[in-house]
Amino acid sequence: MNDIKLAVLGSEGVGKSALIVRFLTRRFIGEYASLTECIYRKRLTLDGRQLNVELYDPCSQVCADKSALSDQIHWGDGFLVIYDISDRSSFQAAKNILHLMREMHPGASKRDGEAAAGRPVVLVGNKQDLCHMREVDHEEGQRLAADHRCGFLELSAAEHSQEVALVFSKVVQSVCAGSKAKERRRRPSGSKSMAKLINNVFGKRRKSV
Ligand SMILES: Nc1nc2c(ncn2[C@@H]2O[C@H](COP(=O)(O)OP(=O)(O)OP(=O)(O)O)[C@@H](O)[C@H]2O)c(=O)[nH]1
Repeated sequence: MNDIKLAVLGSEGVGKSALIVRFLTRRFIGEYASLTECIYRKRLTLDGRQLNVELYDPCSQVCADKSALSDQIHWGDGFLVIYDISDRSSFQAAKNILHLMREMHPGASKRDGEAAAGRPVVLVGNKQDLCHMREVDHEEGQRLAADHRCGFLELSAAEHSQEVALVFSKVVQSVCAGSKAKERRRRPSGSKSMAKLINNVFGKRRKSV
């Protein structure tokens, strides 16, 4: 898989655009137009592979609308679900998004970091620089992520350029690893299929002797 779609979800003003722009340009830009949804594109080289990454940045209305949100969950190969540590209502919104992912794909949360139908999800508590105004404890974030078997970290789009790059790269890496594992599961290995063939031919004959 060389084309990877990442959706960045979360309620209004949690810093979705700030995180995406930080990842794309390494810069933090204070204000963004938020009335339109956007898809950004980036070429990435990961473990020697060229990847085309599409990043979906919804406008706030999309994240509030359940059917639009469902479309995004279908669309993405991997997800970052963002809340603002200084805004409890944004944490509740992140919870609702994770619940919806689980509702849409019940039984998918079997492997760590794969909450939505085997697709990687990381819960991100943004605006860590505002910890003096914190409304959501680190442990609450951790617990929610554990409940949904997704990754978790707190960071600040405003202050942590490296961490932001790392979390996006990690989701991309997990998507690649997941798609490789799926391919392996789909295609039986050469020796196994040869063994099956031999068994079909000779196994049956032996039975009739
Ligand atoms: N202090 C601080 N402010 C941040 C951080 N990240 C984003 N912001 C600010 O939070 C506000 C909202 O950021 P956006 O990136 O527009 O948030 P959004 O989630 O894309 O918002 P919508 O498009 O309305 O859904 C802006 O004023 C940003 O400057 C951060 O890490 N720390």
